[in-house]
Order: sequence, then C-alpha cells, then structure tokens
Amino acid sequence: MSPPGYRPGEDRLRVRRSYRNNCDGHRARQRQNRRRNGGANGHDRRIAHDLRHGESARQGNDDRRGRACFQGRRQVGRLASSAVSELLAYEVALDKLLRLATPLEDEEIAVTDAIGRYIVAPLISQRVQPAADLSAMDGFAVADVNGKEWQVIGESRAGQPYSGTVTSAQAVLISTGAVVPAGTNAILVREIVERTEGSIRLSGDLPEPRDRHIRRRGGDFSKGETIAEEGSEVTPRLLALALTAGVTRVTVKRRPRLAIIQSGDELYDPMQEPVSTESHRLPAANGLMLKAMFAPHLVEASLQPLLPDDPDRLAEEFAKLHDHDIIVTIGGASVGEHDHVGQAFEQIGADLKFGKVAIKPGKPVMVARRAKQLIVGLPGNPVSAFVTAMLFVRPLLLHLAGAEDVEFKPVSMPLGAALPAGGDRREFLRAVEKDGKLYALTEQGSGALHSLAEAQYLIDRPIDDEPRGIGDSVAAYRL
Ligand SMILES: Nc1nc2c(c(=O)[nH]1)N[C@H]1C(S)=C(S)[C@@H](COP(=O)(O)OP(=O)(O)OC[C@H]3O[C@@H](n4cnc5c(N)ncnc54)[C@H](O)[C@@H]3O)O[C@H]1N2
Ligand code: MOO
Repeated sequence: MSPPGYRPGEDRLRVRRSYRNNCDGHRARQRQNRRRNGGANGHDRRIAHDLRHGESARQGNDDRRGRACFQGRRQVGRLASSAVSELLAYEVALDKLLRLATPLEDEEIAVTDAIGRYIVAPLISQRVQPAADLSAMDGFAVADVNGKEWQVIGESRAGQPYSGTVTSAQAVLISTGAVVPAGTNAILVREIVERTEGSIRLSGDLPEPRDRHIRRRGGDFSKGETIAEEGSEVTPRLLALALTAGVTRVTVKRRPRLAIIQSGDELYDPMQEPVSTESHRLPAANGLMLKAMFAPHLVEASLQPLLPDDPDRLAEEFAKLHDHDIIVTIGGASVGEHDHVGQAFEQIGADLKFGKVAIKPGKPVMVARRAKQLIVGLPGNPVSAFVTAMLFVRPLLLHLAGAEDVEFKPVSMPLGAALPAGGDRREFLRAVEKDGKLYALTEQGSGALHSLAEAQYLIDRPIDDEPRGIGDSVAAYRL
C-alpha cells in the first residue's frame, strides 16, 4: 500500500530511513514539531487527545517518541539473534512473505467458473467479430444514395440474412445486428425515411459518413488476435469477450488450500454453542470473520476445530495439515506465557522468517515456512486479526492467483478533524466519511469490534508522520 502520488521505491526508502534515524533524529523533530504547532496547544489537537488505542496510557507524543527510540536500541541488539524480535517495516515484511510463497500449479477450467481469477496465458480469439458486416441500426440497407426513393426488395434479420444482392434504387429492410446484404453501401435509419407500400422515400439527412451504421467484419477483433494479456483478471466483461471469441476454457492457477486455526482456552464456537454467560468465555468470531474475508474464488479455506492454549495440540494440528498450502493461525502470537504459536513452529521444525511488523494494529505477525507450506500467525485481537489479514493474507492470495496488483489502492482524502503526530509504527486508523472528509473514530483499540464494523476507511499514517490539520490530505483505504 502506498500513499497517493507515490513513486516506486520512494516510500520504502522513506520508511527505512525514518527507522535508522529514529533515535538520532527524534530530538530535532521534537523541536520542529513544537515550532510548527506553536507550542503544545497551538493547534487543534482535539482528535489527538480523543483517539483511544487501548494500549498502555501515554502522556503525549514526545513521550511516545522517547519510547520508540528506546525500543529501537533494544531491538538492534537482538536483531541477529532472533527473527522474532526484528520489527520489520510493512513493505519489507510483505515483500518477504510474497517471495516465500511457492508458485501453484496451473489448471484449466471453464471460463464461467473463473470469475475473479487471473489467466496465466494470453487469450487468443477463435473467431472474427463481427463475423460479417452488420447493421448497427434498424432501417434499410441501400446500394446508393443518389436518388430519393428506393424499392424494398426483401428483409435481413439478425440470424436470417438476405441472400441476394442490393442494386441501385433498391433497399432491404434490416434489423440491428443483421448481416448487411451484398451491394449495400449505407443504412438509412427508420427515422429518416417515409414508408409507403413497397418503397421508401428519404425525409431526413443522409448518414455521414455514408457507412456510419455499418459495423465492419473484424472491427472488434480478428481470429488469432490476443484479446487479453496473461495476468488479466477474469471479470464479467472479460467473460463476455472470451465467450464471443469462442473461448470457453481458460488456464489459471490452482486455488491454494488454506486452513484457519484458532486457539485460546477462552474461546467457544458461537455457531455450535449457545451464548455463554460465563465471563471468562468468548465467542470465537475471528476465524469466521477471516473465512468470510477470503474470496472463495481465490482460496479453498477451511476453519479447523477450536484448540486450547497448548503448543503440543497446535503442533499436532500443524502436522495434520501438512498437505495444505497455507495455514493461518489466530492468537497466541505475542509474548505472553500462553502465546505458543512460535513454540509450535519450533516443534514441527518450521522455519520462522519474521515475527513482528511495525504496524498498528497488528504488530505480532509471524511467518514461517515448512517445505512448500507457509504458516502465517496473526494476532488474536479482532481488529489486529482483520487488519493483518487485509495487509498480508489478501495480497498473498492475490499473488498466488497470479495478480500483479496485490495491494489495496489508496485514495487521497481531506481530514475533517485534526490528527496528532504518527508514532513508531505505521498506523491504520478506523475512520468514517462525511461530506467528503475523513474523521478518525475515537475508539482505536485493537479489541474494539464496534468501531471496526462502523469504519468505512482505514487512514494510513506513515511512521513518524507529522501532525495533520483539518483539510490536510491523507491516504486511506475504502473498507
Ligand atoms: N507484553 C506484551 N503484551 C502484548 C504485546 C507486547 O508486545 N508485549 N503485544 C500486544 C499486541 S500489539 C497484540 S495485537 C496482542 C496479540 O496477542 P496474541 O496474538 O497473543 O493473541 P491472544 O493473546 O491469544 O488474544 C488476544 C485477544 O484476542 C482474543 N481472541 C483471540 N483469538 C480470538 C478469536 N479467534 N476470536 C475472537 N477473539 C479472539 C483473545 O481472547 C484476547 O482478548 O498482544 C498484546 N500483548
Ligand atoms: O497493536 Mo496490536 O498490534 O494491538 O494489534
């Protein structure tokens, strides 16, 4: 995902640089920000103080920058020792994930079953279209337009052509889509002629140019022509083109098999069990949310039975699912006593590639590979699970399907309310639109589903973004 006006490589460089300079630059930036804002109260900071992130309380922006700096130092020391502790920029992490994916085999399917998938070879037309010169209008086919009156000698209907030849002062009644009879040079639409018994008289202006209403043979495409390039998405429009070109089967990538695992002692299946009144229990909503997010034409997704907080059980489940292309786990990705996804990776010998991404929400994202299989560990907080599925799993599925554009396209929209400075992670803020302006919702906690469901956009805030005022343009993604 890239902000508008982005040039390839620019954003990546900027993000990386801001990382490196996090500590050295932060004092200088504090001074600059103070000057820009005319002091702590010199700017409309209402939204700044209103945003609730549901993490530990923080007193202000300067304090957060201080902590970012401290974390940066701590992580540098651990970088080499563990893939888990390295905090990657989103672009870097996504790039790694996509590179880890093993390409899937091709399969040939009916084009009618291929909507939303991507063709892996160019589409070649098997027909010429139109297959003959056709009339584009209802009217009369005439050989010449020298006179004012023509004798009607027959009819050409769609599917029932006129077999003779039209000569001077003769006309053939013709329908839209019907084959233009031999000898025809112009179509006179019904509106410009008066009809009498057996003949027509000109009462309006002749078509300009004369053959204006004739669709020429091969005008749309010819036989053997490439009508869609490799990598094109099969849309309803492409479907119609392919069918018209005589193509009924296409080659696409096989859909990956993806299993979703949810673990947590507190979870119960809301579709199998009645609503629980026990305060320590929680409906396992994330798995069903994710399954609903992954387009069935791109993936064959299955939701596995709920697992307890037990690394052995998780490792057993991983072993069972060895034939799946992708496993997505939800929860247990953080550093708590009972967050055991990392441990289960170790038990099955999966190779952990990264474990933390500098995004908010969604810092704990674990990616491991076991032979050709990718295992993606998403955080358990519902909003974090949603955002990371959108930022990682969706692009992965599109990439495997053969799509070129795998990321959401940002729109640039003005803010209706000010935003405080960005932090040490790239932030995706839930927002609503009113009169063409974006308003970040007050509730930004990673567990707050109500504001997630209400949000219409995610505002994309770069790391260390400066405070933004009313009317400033920001990049956002339509949900
Ligand atoms: N000491 C630290 N604690 C935490 C950190 C940290 O850096 N240091 N990171 C926080 C962040 S950020 C996130 S995000 C979470 C991620 O936690 P986990 O991935 O380990 O997820 P859980 O602890 O298992 O669950 C979190 C939350 O989500 C609920 N949950 C889990 N699975 C589901 C599900 N399938 N459906 C609905 N809800 C689910 C679970 O009950 C918890 O409330 O860690 C922070 N902690
Ligand atoms: O910020 Mo966590 O990353 O709550 O999702």
